[in-house]
Amino acid sequence: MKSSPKYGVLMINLGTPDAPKTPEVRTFLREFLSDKRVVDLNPLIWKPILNLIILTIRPAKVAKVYQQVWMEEGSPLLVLGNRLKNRIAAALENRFDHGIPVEMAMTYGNPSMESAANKLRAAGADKILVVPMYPQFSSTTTAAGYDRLMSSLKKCPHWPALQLIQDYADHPLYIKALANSVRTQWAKQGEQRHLVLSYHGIPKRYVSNGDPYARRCENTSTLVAEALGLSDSEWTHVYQSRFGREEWLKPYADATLKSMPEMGIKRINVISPAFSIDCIETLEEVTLELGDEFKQHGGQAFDYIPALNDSDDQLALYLDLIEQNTQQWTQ
Ligand SMILES: C=CC1=C(C)c2cc3[nH]c(cc4nc(cc5[nH]c(cc1n2)c(C)c5CCC(=O)O)C(CCC(=O)O)=C4C)c(C)c3C=C
Ligand SMILES: [Fe+2]
Ligand SMILES: [Fe+2]
Repeated sequence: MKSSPKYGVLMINLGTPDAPKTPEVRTFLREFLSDKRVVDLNPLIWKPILNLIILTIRPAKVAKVYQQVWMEEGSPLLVLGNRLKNRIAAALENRFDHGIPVEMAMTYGNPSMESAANKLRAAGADKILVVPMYPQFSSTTTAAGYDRLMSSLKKCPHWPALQLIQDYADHPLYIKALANSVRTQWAKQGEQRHLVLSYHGIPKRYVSNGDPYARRCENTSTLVAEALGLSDSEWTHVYQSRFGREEWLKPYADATLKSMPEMGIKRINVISPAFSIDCIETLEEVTLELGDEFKQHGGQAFDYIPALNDSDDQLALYLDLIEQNTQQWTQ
């Protein structure tokens, strides 16, 4: 009898606290900020700073921010990510005779890589396609997720075949989806505004050491501007979410936005292409913090364009990524 192939899809994202409360945020930040992929400082220097300063002060502050954006069903990153996962699973339900099981796992916190990989194995998947929910590869995010996945399989006696997607920064459906979102926003507000593309930053040193993240972000911005037919003066590329004292990728979002009104750019839209799913960084840091700063410095209109989340365009993009990267399994 011909045995049918058993495929599975594992979508991976960063992670989020289990609750918007100080102890849960501390647990999440401890795990996240202890990863050498994220903070590569000498542990003899970093551990005391992390334990004595950051994990003492930051969790209570950040818990308040999570409370501002928390949804009835949980953290936006998890809730909106699950909605996308469910749409993808429904679309793949009729593939082969048994469908293709889909799980989402977080590098830090829950659902863990181990639990998601076990669920896929229990569903019979022996070939797993891993889809990073990070459009632009970075060692701090994508590679950190892959590290965790490999460690989670350490105890697995029968290793599944793995196919790892690097990123999709220049995928035509991703660029089209971002451009569509911008056009939809312009139509809704009845005006085209200066477009700010704001990416989560990383320390500049990581890029100097070979992390391709900045180049991949630039690829995305250039292609989106091209798709929208924007001239150089109609868009700006910046990095947000600086953390710690060392130099991060520039231009910095806050400094750039503060200086825009006096240069005559008073009405803007901000899109954050590095976030496939809205989360604390987009819903609070961009929408509220950057928006307030821009207005305090003379800005007249500021609107954030939501992440692609579980939109039809995002669904089409992920289905295409899955289709393209499993072709060799179905031939
Ligand atoms: C400490 C250094 C950090 C690096 C490097 C970094 C890179 C990076 N992060 C994302 C995506 C997300 N980051 C999120 C939250 C977040 N990020 C950092 C720090 C670094 N990120 C912290 C400390 C936090 C927690 C919040 C805070 O304390 O300010 C999230 C959201 C999680 C959520 O629950 O909503 C995402 C997503 C990318 C894409 C990236 C580099 C490419
Ligand atoms: Fe981050
Ligand atoms: Fe932040």
